[in-house]
Amino acid sequence: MSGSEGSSECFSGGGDSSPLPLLEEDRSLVHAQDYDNRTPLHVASIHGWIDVAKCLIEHGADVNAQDRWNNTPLADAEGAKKDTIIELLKSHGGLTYGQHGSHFEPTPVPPPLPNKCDWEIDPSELDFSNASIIGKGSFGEIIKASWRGTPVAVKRILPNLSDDRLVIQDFRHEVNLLVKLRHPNIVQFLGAVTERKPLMLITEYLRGGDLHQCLKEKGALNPSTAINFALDIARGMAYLHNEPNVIVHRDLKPRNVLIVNSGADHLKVGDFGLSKLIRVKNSHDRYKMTGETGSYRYMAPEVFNHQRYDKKVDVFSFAMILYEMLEDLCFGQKVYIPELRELTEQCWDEDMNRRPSFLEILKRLEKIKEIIPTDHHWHIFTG
Ligand SMILES: Nc1ncnc2c1ncn2[C@@H]1O[C@H](COP(=O)(O)OP(=O)(O)OP(=O)(O)O)[C@@H](O)[C@H]1O
Repeated sequence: MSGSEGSSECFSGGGDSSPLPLLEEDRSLVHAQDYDNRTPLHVASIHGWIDVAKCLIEHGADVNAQDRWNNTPLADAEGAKKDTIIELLKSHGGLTYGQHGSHFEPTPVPPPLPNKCDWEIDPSELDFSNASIIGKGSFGEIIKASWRGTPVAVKRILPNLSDDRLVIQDFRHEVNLLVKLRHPNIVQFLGAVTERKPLMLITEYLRGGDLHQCLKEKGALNPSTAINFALDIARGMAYLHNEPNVIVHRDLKPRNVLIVNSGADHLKVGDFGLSKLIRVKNSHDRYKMTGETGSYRYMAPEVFNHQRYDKKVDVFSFAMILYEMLEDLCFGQKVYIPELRELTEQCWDEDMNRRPSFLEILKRLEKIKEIIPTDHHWHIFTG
């Protein structure tokens, strides 16, 4: 989590707490933004915290700051029907949506508003009669079930993570974003149950199991499968990391990479955006909660050390997955592909600024794919 994101969390602790002591300590916090470009004033506006909003405006907050969806604080306040905040923001020149140059124009596609939840799934449409538990994660169980006749994976959120009104509001906001994502290499979100307990997230169900199981069962992958897998993950991650998305996964690991079906060598990245969903309550305990030491293996040092971090954390995790898939091919005694080894080592560079972006990784993997021999000719590189 970036430092600025942490600071907006300071404001989201509750409506009564004044940000004044924090602002006195560091006045620049008033301009803090999380990776969705949301400012403290956005947070205060959506929750209707009038005193906090007043204090932020007095300290120079940008009334028309726009988040990733071009929502201004006023758009948030209107969506959440916070009348006093609406008045306050308007009296300080607040506008509803994106500004282009000096004049105001509505954006062609309305940004998601918290009260527009067309992805809400009625739990009675979920059929658990032939359900089976397919996994357990730190957020709860994953159940294979059926939704309107389609096999789906249902993530049932643990009750203690969803008993807070603010957590649920953030959860809705995030689901609103996740359902709009669409890419062949990311697991498709279908909707969520947020109006009743337990909270549930519904995604497409993938038959092929996860990459962790696959590596455990098959052992080393052949070179072309390994490169294709790496390309699939990098494509999914490039989509998440680049405009207009800019989503940091933060928990990329082989268990979160799913295989489309047992015959196909097509992968999709899943479980993204979720660590953010419950960060409000569990910002520091996120990784302690998993109780699974395996997660640490993929975690960038800056996360582990609770330092400021950005999307390059995912590049580090990607390197660890690459290493696991390619260990014998580039790091073993017998076979050696210098380009792949170099790429992997750059991706896990201790200095996050030296790690390549996923777009660059993609380019380099494509080139490597061209130069590696087909499986048939692979033996010439061995021995
Ligand atoms: N959409 C899906 N289709 C098929 N299987 C899935 C799906 N989602 C998850 N699974 C299975 O359930 C397992 C656990 O999923 P989940 O992502 O919640 O847990 P995790 O990643 O191991 O833990 P954490 O949530 O702590 O990161 C996965 O490793 C995978 O095998």
